[in-house]
Amino acid sequence: MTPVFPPAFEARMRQQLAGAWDAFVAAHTTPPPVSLRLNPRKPGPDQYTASIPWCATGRYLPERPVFTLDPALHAGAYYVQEASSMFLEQVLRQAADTTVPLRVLDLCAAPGGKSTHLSSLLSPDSLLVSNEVIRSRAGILAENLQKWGNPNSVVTQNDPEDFTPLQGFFDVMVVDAPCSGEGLFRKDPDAMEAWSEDNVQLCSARQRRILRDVWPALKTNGLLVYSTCTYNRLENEENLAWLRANHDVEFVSLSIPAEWGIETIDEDGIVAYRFAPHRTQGEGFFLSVIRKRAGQAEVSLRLSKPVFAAPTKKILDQVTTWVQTSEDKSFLQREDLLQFVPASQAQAIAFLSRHLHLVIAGTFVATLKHDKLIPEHSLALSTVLQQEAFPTLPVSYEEAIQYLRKETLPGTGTGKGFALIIHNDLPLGWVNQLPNRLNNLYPPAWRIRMGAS
Ligand SMILES: C[S@@+](CC[C@H](N)C(=O)[O-])C[C@H]1O[C@@H](n2cnc3c(N)ncnc32)[C@H](O)[C@@H]1O
Repeated sequence: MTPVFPPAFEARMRQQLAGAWDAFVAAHTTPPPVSLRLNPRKPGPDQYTASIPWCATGRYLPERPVFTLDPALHAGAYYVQEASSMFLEQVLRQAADTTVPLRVLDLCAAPGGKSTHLSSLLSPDSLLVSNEVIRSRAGILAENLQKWGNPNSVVTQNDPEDFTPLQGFFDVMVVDAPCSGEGLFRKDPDAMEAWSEDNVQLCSARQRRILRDVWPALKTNGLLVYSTCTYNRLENEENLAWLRANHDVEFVSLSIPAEWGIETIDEDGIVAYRFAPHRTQGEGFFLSVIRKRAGQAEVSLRLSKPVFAAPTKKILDQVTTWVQTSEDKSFLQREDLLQFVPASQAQAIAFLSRHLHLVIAGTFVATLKHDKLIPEHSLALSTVLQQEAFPTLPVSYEEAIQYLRKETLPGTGTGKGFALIIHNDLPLGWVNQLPNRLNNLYPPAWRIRMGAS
């Protein structure tokens, strides 16, 4: 069905797209493509062969399955993500050196599409700070990053202005800004309902505030990736022009094969990339890469007293056997919670915990309860889990769904204590084995609530 666009949007887009308006409208009468991104560190579904050209792990699906009833989704084997957004990979591959440890900020990160992608593209000794200002959305972000399983990330819940004092801390910052969502009209009819010229103005002003607040946190020569899923100039080109007028910046060009169908914008040195549904198999998206040329002072990471306690030797001896990694291990203890972080980033994480509200940091490994270590759910899903340290219980598809619904499973009659539930080689979480049943330890807030279909 041909959509009825808001008249002011239509008038502007007819002008902006010139002869391509009819093709743009026609693309809105076709269903949005379904796509996902595989987790390179977990065994995942391998039946999808249609690749997304700008993302090595991106796949198109012939139709939309019921993702909620797929245990592999809950195990973090893939992330359901719109294809155009996966273009972020080209920025990291072409404009950054991902072989060295980088400190990367994803400022507007929930629900976690770009963050899960970034955490896979960065080296294991890098640090990804994934931030979301809205509390409930920060919870979803933390859930998705724990499922993805890489220990090189922390989740924070802060306003962009809280990053202003972190001068020169980050090598790369991604601002995937809240926007008017014109590029999502095909996928999300609510975005069209909510659209107005006033809202475009409001979004543009908010984006400038966000950029102004976070800019000092970028290092000299660091990269800012600015993206939106909208088409209008106020939120895109004009914000970039504003940034250039106020700061010493250089726009970075990426090399893009013509057959990808991505439009390159170059307006007097302001370079950006635009995706539109009549040109690419994806939704509307806008992205620009900006290098900071101005000299930027850097904040000192030194702290007057330690933030985290070092675990006792007895505890360390045990948790070390639960984690396997080629990187140096570092365990931090915050009250009763033991966390694993890459050793190279331990000081940076301690520093951040003084300035920001940390929701999660690295992999939560265990909670200390009356001298006993209780494994954390985040460890079950982590890519550093040492599976051999625990008994494992492989389950069928039906049992996996029962487990993910947090239902009680029948006992095995033999085992005792904590065990990992595994489906198709993917750990799903913990149970406590009792004589006649398995006590289901799946986090209540994460359980599948959808009825069987
Ligand atoms: C486009 S979405 C981010 C999508 C995410 N990057 C991904 O790929 O999954 C923008 C995010 O900005 C957050 N946001 C809203 N207002 C904000 C503000 N004033 N400052 C920073 N972030 C804001 C929204 O809650 C939302 O999660």
